[in-house]
Amino acid sequence: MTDSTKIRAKIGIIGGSGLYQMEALQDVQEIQIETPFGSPSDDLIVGKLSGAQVAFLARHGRGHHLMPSDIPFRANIYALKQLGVEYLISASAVGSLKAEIKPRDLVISHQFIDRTKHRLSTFFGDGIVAHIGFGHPVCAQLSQVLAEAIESLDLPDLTLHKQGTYLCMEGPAFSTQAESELYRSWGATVIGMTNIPEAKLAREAEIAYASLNLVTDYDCWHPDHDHVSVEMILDNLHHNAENAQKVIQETVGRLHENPPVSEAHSALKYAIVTRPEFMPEATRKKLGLLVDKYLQK
Ligand SMILES: CSC[C@H]1O[C@H](OP(=O)(O)O)[C@H](O)[C@@H]1O
Ligand SMILES: Nc1ncnc2[nH]cnc12
Repeated sequence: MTDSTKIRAKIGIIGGSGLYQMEALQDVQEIQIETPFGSPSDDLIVGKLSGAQVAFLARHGRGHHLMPSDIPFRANIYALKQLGVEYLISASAVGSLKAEIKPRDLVISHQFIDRTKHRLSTFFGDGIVAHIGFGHPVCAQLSQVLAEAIESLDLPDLTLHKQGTYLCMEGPAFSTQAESELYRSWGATVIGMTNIPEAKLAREAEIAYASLNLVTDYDCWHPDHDHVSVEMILDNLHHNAENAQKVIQETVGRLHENPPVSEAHSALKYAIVTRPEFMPEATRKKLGLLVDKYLQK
């Protein structure tokens, strides 16, 4: 284990189901980080990838022991912020809600619908109030870098959908057929259980966020396909794992060479409502990493 205080990484990667490590990472250090919001899902793995210093975190833990509702999303994002992460690539397995989006395709989601019920999706409260803008919930520039990286790789048999609406459900049970049809009628593209808290917290932490979705199934609405199961998801992820690693590696290289300007990096500028003299000292201290830059004269 390494002392975390000196280690920095500008690019973060969160790996979801089936993506528990980055194989090409070099000079790897495993870091145990504590945050004011508790411990993250696992140790952070920091190392060099495509010339950049990156921090990798397995969202469910490396042994996949955390259910979506039990993932410490606040600690995860705060820990990445503590390391200096400014760009975050989040990889997730998703079900498809549209016929033309097939298992093993990739989707870069640009919108979300929140159907979660038991998640803590804000750092604020305890006397400090902030309302971030979330109309465009991902960073368009980072998503563009991701799309260009995928296209440049020209991977055989890989179809990319550059936009999509990710419906985030609570889980852990998969949807009923009636729910799946309802989400289709809402125009949702893919379904998963993890991206909403992450995207909101990343925005509050002024980290640019992009959502890379690996399609694994047709959920339970498609008349010609079996209903989703963990076996089906893992089988398709297994086939896509190599592509996912290559895509992330290429994206990191491009980000390192040419880090884009992102509105996410100033998301809190006009979001904090509480007057500084009314802020409880303990909360201000807890949120210092996020708010201090806007409170100091
Ligand atoms: C293992 S099947 C369901 C599980 O897979 C997805 O995880 P992630 O978003 O972390 O890739 C989905 O959201 C569920 O958590
Ligand atoms: N059909 C589905 N529903 C929810 N999360 C998923 N992750 C992968 N496939 C899924």
